[in-house]
Amino acid sequence: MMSKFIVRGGKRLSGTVRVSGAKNAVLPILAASLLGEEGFSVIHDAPPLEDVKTIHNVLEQLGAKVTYTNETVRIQAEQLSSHEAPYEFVRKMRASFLVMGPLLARLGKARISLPGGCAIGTRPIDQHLKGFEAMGAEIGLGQGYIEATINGRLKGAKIYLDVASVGATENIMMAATLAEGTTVIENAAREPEIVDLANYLNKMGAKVRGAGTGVIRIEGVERLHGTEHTVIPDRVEAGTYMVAAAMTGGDVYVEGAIADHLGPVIAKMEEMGVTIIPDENGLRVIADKPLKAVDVKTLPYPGFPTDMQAQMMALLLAATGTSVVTETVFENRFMHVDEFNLMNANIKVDGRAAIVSGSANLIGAKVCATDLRAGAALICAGLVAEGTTEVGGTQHIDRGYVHLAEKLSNLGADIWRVNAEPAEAEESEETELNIFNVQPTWA
Ligand SMILES: CC(=O)N[C@H]1[C@@H](OP(=O)(O)OP(=O)(O)OC[C@H]2O[C@@H](n3ccc(=O)[nH]c3=O)[C@H](O)[C@@H]2O)O[C@H](CO)[C@@H](O)[C@@H]1O
Ligand SMILES: C=C(OP(=O)(O)O)C(=O)O
Repeated sequence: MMSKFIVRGGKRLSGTVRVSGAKNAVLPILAASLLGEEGFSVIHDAPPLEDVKTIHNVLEQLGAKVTYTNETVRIQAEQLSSHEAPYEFVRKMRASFLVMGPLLARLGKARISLPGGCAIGTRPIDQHLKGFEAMGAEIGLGQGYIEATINGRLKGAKIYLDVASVGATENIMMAATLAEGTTVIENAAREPEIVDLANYLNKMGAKVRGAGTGVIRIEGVERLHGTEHTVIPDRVEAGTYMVAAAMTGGDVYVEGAIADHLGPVIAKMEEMGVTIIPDENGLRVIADKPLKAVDVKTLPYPGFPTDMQAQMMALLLAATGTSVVTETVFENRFMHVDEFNLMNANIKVDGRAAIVSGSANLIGAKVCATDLRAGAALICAGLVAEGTTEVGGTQHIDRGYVHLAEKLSNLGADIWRVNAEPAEAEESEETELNIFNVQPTWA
């Protein structure tokens, strides 16, 4: 028996839920810590997630000294002993590829396992590599690894991204901090996580300007040092609880949510008839009217986030009327549709669009999380389905949601988690180890 979440539908959510630090901000920030040649970094609000554990392992494998206690990571990267991120890590989490820029900048070489595709699409890395090449790196491919080397120092360059890739913008931005001269990234991604990374880099002594706009300028410096930083709250986690609240006709305060980062999610939910009241510490979601169908199209920030598409689709199932959801960021991010349909939903996919029939009479079923957000969306659907929903594929959900069942239970949901039976738990002991309570060994 594998782990699964069990949800019994029909409970209205109310109360307060606190948002954790952003997964997609902490991962590049931890990778960027490799750039610190002097001192150490202290990163607060690093969420206890599987992905954080993976990047922790990657950094240690590269020779950094890392400890994690009470959602705070301390990293000392004065001496690096390896330039290789092996398959076992990159396989678990594509974002491991984000160490490539820092390694090239620090050591002049990097050898990273090819990330490959995943359930949501092929996900090429050509834009990352194009950036490194423009900065003088030689890129080779061998035995499933990408190898990049540079003779001397990386050189500042003008790089136009064909797609406003979040990962490519971050990887190039990190590499450019230690390059000779100025790098300009055009058609840069503008996500809040990029701004958080730039703020962190600047505190380390970098000169990054324009993060959050389509043009980022990085003036290279000689060296960077460790610093202290608090990660921004997770806008996707916040959005997921907003959806969960609205689905159940609830009244929930999402503490820590930054309304500015959630513009399109708030706009679409308001269009559906949900009341959202932001204040300086978070936002309140009140759903006391019937929900209306709306069309949604995912786009790079500040458009509607692809990481909220599946959850939004769950919400549209509860609306009156037919909605069209168009996915433009990833070519294959509709794996949740078949699972929703197992729950008696009526959704049809036509290319990049999904036609969602509202007023669904959802019925609990055994379903599987095909990726992280699909998992969250299925749990949202389970909150209003008749009877019991069992959501498997918890390893995907654990990558990105801190204490999901506990947080939803505290809001009144009837949800719990069933873990692997002892024999299986023993087999997977290594991955089950809790690194999150280790005491600092070198502070
Ligand atoms: C760890 C992290 O932050 N993950 C987020 C990041 O992923 P990630 O950084 O991988 O996503 P990208 O922004 O790079 O990808 C966006 C699109 O660009 C394409 N592409 C990307 C790079 C490249 O070199 N060539 C190329 O064609 C991808 O296939 C995809 O279709 O942004 C995505 C888009 O908001 C989110 O869904 C992920 O949650
Ligand atoms: C797609 C996601 O993450 P990743 O890029 O790490 O796969 C996500 O956070 O929804």
